[in-house]
Amino acid sequence: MSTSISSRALPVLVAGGGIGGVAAALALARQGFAVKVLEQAPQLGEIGAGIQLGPNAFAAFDALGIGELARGRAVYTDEMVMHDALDERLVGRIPTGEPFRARFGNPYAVIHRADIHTSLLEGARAHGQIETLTGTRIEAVQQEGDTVTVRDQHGQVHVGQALIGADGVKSVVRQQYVGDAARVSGHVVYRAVVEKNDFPEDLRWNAASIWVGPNYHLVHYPLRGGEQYNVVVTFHSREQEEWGVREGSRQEVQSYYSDCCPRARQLIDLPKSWKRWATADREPIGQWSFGRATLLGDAAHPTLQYIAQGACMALEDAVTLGQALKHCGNDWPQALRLYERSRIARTARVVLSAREMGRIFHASGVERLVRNDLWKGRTPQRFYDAMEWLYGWKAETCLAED
Ligand SMILES: Cc1cc2nc3c(=O)[nH]c(=O)nc-3n(C[C@H](O)[C@H](O)[C@H](O)COP(=O)(O)OP(=O)(O)OC[C@H]3O[C@@H](n4cnc5c(N)ncnc54)[C@H](O)[C@@H]3O)c2cc1C
Ligand SMILES: NC(=O)C1=CN([C@@H]2O[C@H](COP(=O)(O)OP(=O)(O)OC[C@H]3O[C@@H](n4cnc5c(N)ncnc54)[C@H](O)[C@@H]3O)[C@@H](O)[C@H]2O)C=CC1
Ligand SMILES: O=C(O)c1cccc(O)c1
Repeated sequence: MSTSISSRALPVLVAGGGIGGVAAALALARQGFAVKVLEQAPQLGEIGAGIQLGPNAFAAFDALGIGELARGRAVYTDEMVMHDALDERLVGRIPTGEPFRARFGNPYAVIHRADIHTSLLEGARAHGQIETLTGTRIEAVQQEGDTVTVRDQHGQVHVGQALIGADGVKSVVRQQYVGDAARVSGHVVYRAVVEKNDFPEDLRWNAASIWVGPNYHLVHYPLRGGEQYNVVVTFHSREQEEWGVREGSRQEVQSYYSDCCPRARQLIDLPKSWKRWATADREPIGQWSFGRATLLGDAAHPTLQYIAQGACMALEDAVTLGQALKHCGNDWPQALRLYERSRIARTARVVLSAREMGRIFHASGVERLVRNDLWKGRTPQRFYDAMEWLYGWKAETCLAED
């Protein structure tokens, strides 16, 4: 073990208390480390929206010891279903019931973000070795010997034996060590959660549902036992976008969906308030560990949402980090190299596949016709085979081979 006595007494610093940061804190606590989570927001929490969880997320929850907590709060969908938003035609349907669960050993589910964040926090707090500081935005990182020091916006310093940069798409840790630019997609997302009684009866499907149209798509699925529905609409913006969130307007959303079929158009008339996100990803990079600092979650591999895997990847990252430390006897530089080696190609595949899936969703003209024929006559078995690389992830085999 290369960690000196003095450094070993220090906590591990985690920048960011989102899903990735809290999952990392839990993985580290399970490996015996004291952890200090530094979160810029005044409170720990998640935005009011849903999230889809593939079977790989449940494999990660189990490895983090919160499988039952997370399972209790999820809604188990019967299928993923895709319709053409112009003519309502069914494009693809993938059953996610019993045969899917049997194939991947875990379910497909949808859940409120706050519920998954709470489950992770409950798991983390049960370990009693996790300190969380809110209102603490890290601004600079310095490494010396086997310590890492970060300075926050108040000028206070926090010293740790290592730093996990889980500080999201606009990561300060990544900016300091990599310095690359985010790739603003020009796609804008509006999200809202709608009460069941306000949600159209003819769309109350127990499914991860998507309507795909020229330069836009719409997503909806149930949350919280079907008492609420998550609505997400995405379009290519006419404006020059910058990554970030602000209040939106119904008029803006409506202006992008004039050719959308009436059934799917109901979705954009529902929400009383809309929040508007301009999304971004980054080009995958071949190194994200630097001495005793590393990146995790969106800080390491921000991705567009089109295969619904960003948070799932952050959960896998956290498990893999814990396993790498165990494998390397808590030797930080060695463990961080193993961690990134185990994660880089897989997460890059997610980033690139999501871009490609976005293109397929948003196809127009003849490309739309090709898209609508892509999955004709596909058996569930063939879909499951195509999904194996993604949903077949297991904690037991998550480390790269030597
Ligand atoms: C529209 C949309 C739909 C999505 N749907 C899905 C889905 O269905 N399934 C899925 O798996 N994923 C989905 N994702 C992706 C998922 O939301 C993200 O990948 C995931 O939330 C990333 O978690 P994170 O903890 O890495 O980053 P974040 O959630 O961004 O958390 C970073 C945290 O760090 C804090 N922070 C930032 N800078 C600093 C700093 N300097 N100092 C201290 N704290 C800081 C922030 O306040 C924040 O709390 C979707 C994303 C979008 C945009
Ligand atoms: N949500 C829904 O209702 C439906 C979703 N699907 C999606 O389709 C997938 C299954 O379809 P397949 O064609 O068998 O899947 P696949 O994973 O083999 O590829 C999907 C498409 O994306 C392309 N692609 C994938 N990864 C890429 C990458 N990294 N770079 C460039 N191109 C890439 C493929 O060439 C293909 O055209 C499922 O995983 C599912 O996500 C399909 C039907 C319905
Ligand atoms: O919010 C989601 O779950 C989601 C998943 C895929 C595409 C999309 O636009 C949104």
